Amino acid sequence: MTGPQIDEVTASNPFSDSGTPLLEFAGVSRVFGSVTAVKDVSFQIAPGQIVALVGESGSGKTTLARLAMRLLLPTSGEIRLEGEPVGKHSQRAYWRTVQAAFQDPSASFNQFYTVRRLLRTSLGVLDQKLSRDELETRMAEALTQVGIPPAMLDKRPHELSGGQRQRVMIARALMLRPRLLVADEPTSMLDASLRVSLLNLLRDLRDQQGLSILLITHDLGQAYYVSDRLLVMYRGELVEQGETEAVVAERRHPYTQQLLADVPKLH
Ligand SMILES: Nc1ncnc2c1ncn2[C@@H]1O[C@H](COP(=O)(O)OP(=O)(O)OP(=O)(O)O)[C@@H](O)[C@H]1O
Repeated sequence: MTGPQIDEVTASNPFSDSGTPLLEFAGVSRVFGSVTAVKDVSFQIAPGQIVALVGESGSGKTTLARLAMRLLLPTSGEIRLEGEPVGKHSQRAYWRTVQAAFQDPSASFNQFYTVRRLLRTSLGVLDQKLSRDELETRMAEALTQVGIPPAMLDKRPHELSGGQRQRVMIARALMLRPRLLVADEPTSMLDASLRVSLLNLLRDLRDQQGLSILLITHDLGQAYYVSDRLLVMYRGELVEQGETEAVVAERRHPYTQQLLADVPKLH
């Protein structure tokens, strides 16, 4: 499947000035031994756009997320960030533009660290030139963006709720002021009401700051709720992509039809 034209991706998007996609996959495949986890995948993410990737377990979503984070390189095809092949960016420079929040925040938090230390440590790894004041400003700014009061800076992870931990995880990513956030199943540890509030947070980040988001989920209902564009992945291939409303309305591929049948609330 070929990717959408740039005009289509950036039309009526206030955050897109140059017309260059923020992230672009062009015919990307990734092979592990005899398994082709991602097969000939092409898509684009424009500035200020939420793109959801849905697919069942084992369809290749996490491999695609790791490629988008530059944690893996493609076996073939090319990934471009702001028009430049990913290989031209150092990992450090890449992570200033693309940040991630992965599924289970408790696994990535050191239980003995305060929120302040967690945030400071992750920022320090990438950007050691910040002054103490600048560091404090960025921490407060990132926590405000995700709706966590700065008083939480002195708490430890076990003193936070699941929803707060997930927000701190997103704040940690936002401190680097990325242009793209890769969120892999960010709501998987949350109950239904917190799920909606986290999706609303993602939407606010897009609307207020023009953040682009690649949201990875097995839940089509969530993807439908929050995304501008939808990618449907099945056995390593993108079997559908387009504007979310159109993909859901047309449901061309049998797998999309099956996914929709499993989400009665959407109808
Ligand atoms: N490092 C690896 N080595 C070997 N095989 C791998 C590796 N990573 C992924 N795979 C294989 O690639 C395929 C896709 O896996 P992937 O984790 O990307 O799927 P997924 O859609 O994210 O699944 P889930 O939702 O269960 O995490 C699977 O068959 C998996 O076993």
